[in-house]
Amino acid sequence: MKRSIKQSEELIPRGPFDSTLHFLRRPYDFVNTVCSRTGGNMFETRLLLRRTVCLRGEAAAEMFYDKARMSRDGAMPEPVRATLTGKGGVQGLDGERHLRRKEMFVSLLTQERVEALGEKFEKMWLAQLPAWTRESQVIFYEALHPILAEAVCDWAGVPLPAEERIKRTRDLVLLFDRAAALGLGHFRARRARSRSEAWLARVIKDARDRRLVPPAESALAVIAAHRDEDGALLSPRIAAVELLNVLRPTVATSVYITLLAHALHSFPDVAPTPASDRSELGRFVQEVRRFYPFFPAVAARSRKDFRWRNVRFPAGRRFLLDLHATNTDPHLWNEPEIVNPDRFRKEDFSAFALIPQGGGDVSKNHRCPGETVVLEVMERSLRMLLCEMEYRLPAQDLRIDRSRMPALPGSKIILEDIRRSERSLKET
Ligand code: HEM
Repeated sequence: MKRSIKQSEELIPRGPFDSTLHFLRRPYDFVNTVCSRTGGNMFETRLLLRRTVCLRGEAAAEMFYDKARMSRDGAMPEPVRATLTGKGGVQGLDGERHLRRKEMFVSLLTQERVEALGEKFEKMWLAQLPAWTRESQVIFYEALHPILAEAVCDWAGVPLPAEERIKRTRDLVLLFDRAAALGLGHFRARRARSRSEAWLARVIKDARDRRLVPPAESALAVIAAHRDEDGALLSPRIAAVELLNVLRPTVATSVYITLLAHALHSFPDVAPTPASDRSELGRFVQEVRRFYPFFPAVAARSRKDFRWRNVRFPAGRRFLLDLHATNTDPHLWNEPEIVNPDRFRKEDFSAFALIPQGGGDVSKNHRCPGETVVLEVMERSLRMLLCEMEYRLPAQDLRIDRSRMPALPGSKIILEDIRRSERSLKET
């Protein structure tokens, strides 16, 4: 028996001994680079010295999301949990505990509530537009942060007093923008998490003690009242982690909106126009989510020995599924390197093919519950850029920096000569 395990383990090609630095330098290209050297869609290496099987592709994604095989408990590396996701939240839960916590997120994000968030976001963008028209230049990525932070806090029932707006927004941005930075940047993200959790733990206590009465359907009210399967309320710190799981990624949608503006400028032949209908806008949004890198990979740990593709894996092995490599896998996508929104005229993609926000079934597995929010906010942003404002992109660095996580154009999209569009002024 032992012999067969050894033999089958030898079927996995070995990558470099420890790939932490290689991964951090080229997070979106690392798995593809090693796979093209070793052949196939799977290899083993070490990340932060821990043995890790790296995977890409639809079949690998399906295997990765099999809950009988995989656990999430402690799977993400500590630096990610200390900044981006926090500790004790839904991302690291398994089984019944995960399902119950996940249900809470899904219940917060009904179609009606998602539209309400989209409306707030659009209103705040329009309110900000006159200030942009007075600036000689606006760095679009940075200008989106206060709009998204104010919209999502208001929607979630979280008070954001004027004197705290700048620092709370800056901390929310540090959590996703500097989580993967090396040195001081990463340290700043850790500090931002401590401050943000302390702030929101106080807000949770205020809601429980009725010093604050948020609307019943708001994220704050629902998370403050949530009970795990043992009947206990979440501790204020864990409730704060879950509230941050709503606020932080909504502000992170600024990355996708910046990439939308990049795509509009870079691929005019396939970009929608002010006359485009909703389904055309939707296809462009999907293609941007497929084509551009954002969240590089997700991690899990095998809960038992199992065999897959003739390879036997031991319990406790870490697995890393490359999301971007799957979204651009030539076995799945025709000419994946070409921006072609029309590929989304076909509607029967499996739940493991387009996975920029994870794969599988959202209510049963760890797939992101915020996809509807992202689609809503991106579609509205596209309409704003096409129909509500006019602007120019001056000469700037438009190259996507793939060594950065999240990847962004070098200049983060500089806009000039911003004006309210004539057409929209006539309509109002
Ligand atoms: C900004 C764009 C976003 C990206 C790229 C993104 C990406 C992801 C990814 C890759 C995962 C992990 C999936 C897995 O572990 O299998 C995830 C999980 C999650 N996301 Fe998002 N997300 C985004 C926006 C949002 C929004 C707007 C929300 C909430 C309003 C949200 C809430 C969550 C939560 C709560 C989880 C944990 C789910 C679980 O473990 O069951 N995300 N997201």
